Amino acid sequence: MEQGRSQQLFEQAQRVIPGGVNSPVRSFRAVEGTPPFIARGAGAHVWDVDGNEYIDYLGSWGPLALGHAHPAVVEAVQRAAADGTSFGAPVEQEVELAEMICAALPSVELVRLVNSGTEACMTALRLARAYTGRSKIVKFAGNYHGHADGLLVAAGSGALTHGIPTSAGVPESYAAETLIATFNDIASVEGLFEAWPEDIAAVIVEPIAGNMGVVPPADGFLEGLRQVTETRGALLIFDEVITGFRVAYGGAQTLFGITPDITTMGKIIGGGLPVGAYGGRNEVMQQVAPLGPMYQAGTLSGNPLAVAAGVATLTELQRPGVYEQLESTGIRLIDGVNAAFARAEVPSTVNRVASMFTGFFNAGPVSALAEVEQSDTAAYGRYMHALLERGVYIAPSQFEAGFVSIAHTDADIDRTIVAVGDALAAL
Ligand SMILES: Cc1ncc(COP(=O)(O)O)c(CN[C@@H](CN)CCC(=O)O)c1O
Repeated sequence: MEQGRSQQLFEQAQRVIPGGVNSPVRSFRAVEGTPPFIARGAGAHVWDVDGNEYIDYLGSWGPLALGHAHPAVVEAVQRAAADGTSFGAPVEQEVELAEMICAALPSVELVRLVNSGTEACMTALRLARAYTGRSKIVKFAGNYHGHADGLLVAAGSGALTHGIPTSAGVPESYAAETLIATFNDIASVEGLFEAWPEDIAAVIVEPIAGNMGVVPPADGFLEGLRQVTETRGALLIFDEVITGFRVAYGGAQTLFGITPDITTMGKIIGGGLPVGAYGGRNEVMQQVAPLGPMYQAGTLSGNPLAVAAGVATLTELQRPGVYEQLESTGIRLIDGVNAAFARAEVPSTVNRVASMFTGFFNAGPVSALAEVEQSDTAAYGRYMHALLERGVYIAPSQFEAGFVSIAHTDADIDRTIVAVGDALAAL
């Protein structure tokens, strides 16, 4: 596969950017090789600077439920840009996006827009601590909630991929406020509340784990979290940065019928531009400045271009049949992938919820981080490159989610399934 221009750009990038990338997982360090530098995208396809075309299952790590360069999104951003890019003052589009989010999520009566999922999750912790007056937070090993200090403890995603689940530079005093539980093990959470009965401000969870690869919640797990937090006077934070508007228009909380106290969002609500958000019921959100004593701010929060992209995206996702299409595309893909792995007699487990999925090089089941960590990541890396050479782009890490969009056609899926069979034969 021709990669001359990508290699040249990667060398140039590494002279001025750490690892040559602005987010570690893009570096391909976990799977070796040179990351293709992408020139453009359209629908379900991207082209790199060497002219190689790929069917894209990264979708920018989740924001692109509509695919690349959807006309409604491009037009909304172009129109907004023509009137100015930022004012540092309220604009109408911010109200529209906030109203759409509150209408989609009954648990969210007030929502604050920020610039990333990290900001949303970082602030959600501060809000929970302000509301409860407590200092400890419970998170799950392998869950990733962005790179705020207190959350880079036993983190998933790129931290897990690069073997630094607890980052250097996080003072022990910060890390000590973060208690680690085991995803899908409610007893591990109850044990922490036994040990810290009056100290835990909140439990934060990816309701469907995406950052250890996709691992769905076990039956009763989310209900158990809701119950134990209510009983113990702690808040339940659903980190729906991936799952929000992904697995259903109302996110995982409507899919599973659980009402969290705070929800964090990102990715899809910005349609590929930088938007994050945190929200919850009035009583909790009254803490947020300028209403209350918990401070959070941002020069570009609610940026007109970003919220225009978000409004255009959610508008398209409201169209009848969208989520049924995402579901049927996900089923077609995974049925084909499973059949290809079975024909090749390669042990694998594919976990899928709606249009998010991960194929593990692992005989399975894969329902806990300890099982995820048994996966053959070297085989995954070879598979990922074999697919790339056959025009299919999947996550350059075993510990990430893949996505289909409304732009993925049956022809794309069928071509992908052929490429999977050929890639497995070449391993
Ligand atoms: C559940 C969840 N919560 C929070 C975040 C942080 O969002 P950002 O700050 O990257 O916008 C993320 C970010 N996801 C990763 C990939 N799984 C972003 C990709 C990257 O780090 O480059 C997330 O998945």
